[in-house]
Amino acid sequence: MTNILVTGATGRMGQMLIGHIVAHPTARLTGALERAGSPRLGEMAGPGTDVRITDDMAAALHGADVVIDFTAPAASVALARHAADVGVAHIIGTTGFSEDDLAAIAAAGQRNTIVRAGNMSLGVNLLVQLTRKVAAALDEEYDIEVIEAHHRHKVDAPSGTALMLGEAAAEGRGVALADVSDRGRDGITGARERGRIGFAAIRGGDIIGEHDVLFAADGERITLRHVASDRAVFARGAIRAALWSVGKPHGEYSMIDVLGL
Ligand SMILES: NC(=O)C1=CN([C@@H]2O[C@H](COP(=O)(O)OP(=O)(O)OC[C@H]3O[C@@H](n4cnc5c(N)ncnc54)[C@H](OP(=O)(O)O)[C@@H]3O)[C@@H](O)[C@H]2O)C=CC1
Ligand SMILES: O=C(O)C1=N[C@H](C(=O)O)C[C@H](O)C1
Repeated sequence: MTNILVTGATGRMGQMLIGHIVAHPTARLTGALERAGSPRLGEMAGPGTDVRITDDMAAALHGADVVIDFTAPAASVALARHAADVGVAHIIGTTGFSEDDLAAIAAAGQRNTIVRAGNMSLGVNLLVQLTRKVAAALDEEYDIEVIEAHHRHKVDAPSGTALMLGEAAAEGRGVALADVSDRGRDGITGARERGRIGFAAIRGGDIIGEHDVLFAADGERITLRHVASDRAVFARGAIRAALWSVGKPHGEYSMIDVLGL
């Protein structure tokens, strides 16, 4: 059995994860962490478990092999340090990190096993690999645009997935994404520059997560698309990463490593 702590336990992903862990044959829910001041502290974490929601991070980490974390950037960075201190592997699904946040997580990954991915689904990670290949096969006659759509509650843009897809496209082209990225156009922008990778974000309703990578040239367009219609795809991926991480050498891994893609 792998002992799993879920942080962000009352969130959309936290609740999805708890349901899947409770039903899993080789995973055991040992803790459910929330931020201090959460009105849900002390409540049961979900149906089928007697684990209660706590804000005591040290106690929650004790007894866990791995913590799964879909929260917010500041919370994930703080937890990366604590989890490394006590040797609990850390699965990070949170998105919206700054460069400084990513550096702090990378530092924690030198003394802990971390899996971090802006999208834990099998489908998106396959799409990442396809995007790299298609971008490598096409020249700059093909303009690359990444278009994503999410629910009205999402706080970061572009999505973590869109950035993964943009990185893959840039790698395929042999360029650095930071040098070619166009984020959000408004007003008199001028004509599109060749070689740029554009991002566009839609927010509305209850859209779970949709991503298109468009390769647009004169006379033809190719679209690679992923649609998530159930958050279960992210939860299944995160639990797979958690089981995979136990006993792995220290380092920061991705879902491409976990899935062997
Ligand atoms: N990688 C992937 O596959 C996926 C990534 N995500 C990402 O996961 C993150 C969470 O998404 P989602 O579940 O929809 O968001 P929610 O807002 O529903 O959940 C976030 C949870 O984290 C809690 N939280 C905030 N700060 C802390 C803290 N310091 N300690 C413990 N818990 C904390 C929030 O509590 P409170 O509400 O009380 O503030 C809330 O319960 C986002 O960054 C999202 O982009 C989402 C889906 C898939
Ligand atoms: O916030 C979400 O909901 C999601 N976030 C991730 C992202 O930023 O890409 C993954 C998924 O699309 C859902």
